[in-house]
Amino acid sequence: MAQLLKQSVKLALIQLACTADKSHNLSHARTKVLEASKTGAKIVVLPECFNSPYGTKYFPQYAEQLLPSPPTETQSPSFHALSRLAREAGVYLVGGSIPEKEASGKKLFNTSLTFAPSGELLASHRKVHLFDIDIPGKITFKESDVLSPGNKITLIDIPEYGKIAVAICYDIRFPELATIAARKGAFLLLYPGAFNLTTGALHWELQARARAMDNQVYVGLCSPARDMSAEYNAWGHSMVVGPNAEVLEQLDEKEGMCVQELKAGWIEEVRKGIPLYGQRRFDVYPDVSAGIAGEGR
Ligand SMILES: O=C(O)CCC(=O)C(=O)O
Repeated sequence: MAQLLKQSVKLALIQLACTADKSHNLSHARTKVLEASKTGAKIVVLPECFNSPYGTKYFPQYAEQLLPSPPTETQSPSFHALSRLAREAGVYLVGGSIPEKEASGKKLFNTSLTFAPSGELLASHRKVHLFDIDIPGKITFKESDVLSPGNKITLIDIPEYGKIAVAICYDIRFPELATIAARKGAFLLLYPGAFNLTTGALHWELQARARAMDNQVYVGLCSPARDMSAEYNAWGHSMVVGPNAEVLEQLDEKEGMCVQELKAGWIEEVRKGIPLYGQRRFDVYPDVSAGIAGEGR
């Protein structure tokens, strides 16, 4: 059987220190992505909402129009900055996420754009599961006050390496999405995400390792660095997990970068040892991936 990851590849997750200044965030991201590419990383990831503060009141103000694609530079400076940067760095760039506004201006989304080293847009993912939680005395957040959800699973075929899946933050809590992507052949699940001090401590690492363990694939979570002067305090702790649920690298809360080589053949080795893939009982329960098309754009 063909290997899911066709050749070993270096993955870089950039835990960026993000500010309220969009153009500063874009130029800072450029510096860090170029730094990542110098390590030999070929897939580079930025955090959720890397160029705006994270908060419902900020989304309308920072949102950019992405459709029809490609947008003009005025409609989306971030689209063009990321496309140019992927080309300049010569990497597949998963551009974290940015607030997106529909052309009509009525709907807003939390959207991740992935560019090829040519600068071409490969895929966009609109966060499918909106972050609406209420833990009394700890954290209340309601993305659905201003955002609309996306409605597809995003799988991206990278010719040299294989398929990756991109989803955003709260999406990780819904294992179906990960399982469907893995059953469609993804070797890597990437989640730009910004957990907080409450749920980060509880579930960030557990979610990453659980998705890797359930699906026997690589998982990468990329957070903004923590800023205690901001209204929303991100957990940080960006991490790369292997298909045995082993933590290959985890940052602390400060700005930094995880760079890890994902090894061709390792997923198959793990699956040979614990052969879940041939042991599923679709005569007892349904295959969640049946009939679902994962698509890029
Ligand atoms: O799931 C969580 O605990 C945090 C989710 C989140 O911060 C987000 O979706 O942006």
